[in-house]
Amino acid sequence: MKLIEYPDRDMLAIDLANQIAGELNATLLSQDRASMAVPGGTTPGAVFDALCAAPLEWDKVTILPTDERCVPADHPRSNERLIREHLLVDRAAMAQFLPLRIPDEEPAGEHAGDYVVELAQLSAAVEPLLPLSILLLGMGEDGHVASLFPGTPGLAEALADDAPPIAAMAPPGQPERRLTLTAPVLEGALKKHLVIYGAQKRAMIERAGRLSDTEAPVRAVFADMKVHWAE
Ligand SMILES: O=C(O)[C@H](O)[C@@H](O)[C@H](O)[C@H](O)COP(=O)(O)O
Repeated sequence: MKLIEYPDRDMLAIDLANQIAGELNATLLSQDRASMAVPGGTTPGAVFDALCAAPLEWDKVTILPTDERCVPADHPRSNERLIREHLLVDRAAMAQFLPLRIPDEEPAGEHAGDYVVELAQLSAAVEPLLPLSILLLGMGEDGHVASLFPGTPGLAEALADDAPPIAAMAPPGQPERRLTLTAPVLEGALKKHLVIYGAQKRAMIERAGRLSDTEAPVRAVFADMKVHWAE
């Protein structure tokens, strides 16, 4: 993990967008396609606003959320909505998008509430995109990344090396269920960026080294990750 400090959030957003655009371009010099997972939440909007105008072959890029709240795609809390409004516009409107969605209705029968079939289908859709060319993450003050929250039932399974690409989680205290890319997908990304603002999140990054992965899931992606920080 390497921490990079920026004078302010605007400079961070522009600089990080340039770095990611450069990495996507470099990927497309040696590969036909590139894949990029991006977070929701309040932090990445300005990075998306800068990145969407980058001159690159966006039609060769597939974008997916790192995680999704189980709400309708036009809901204010939908990560898909944020990505569609701020990233899949301008030049980046040419990119492909893979939504993480499960039906609003719970499945019937033996697997009621488990979404076994839907999760397997989503995992199968994600697999051809791996390893991710680029991973952009946000982080909560509790050390969660994507929807890998401390204290969630099933967290250890989603952090395990043999986890399927997608897991459903019900993080305590969150208003809705979540879908998330699991640790091996995040960890395996070829370029990893974490963007955080403020003293609390920086303190968590510094403390995370002394915690376990289940206490601070961000640790699961520490290897070769660039942490971009501004006050
Ligand atoms: O949909 C989400 O909630 C995320 O992808 C999540 O992991 C987010 O990145 C952190 O919660 C930080 O959120 P903020 O940027 O809003 O602090």
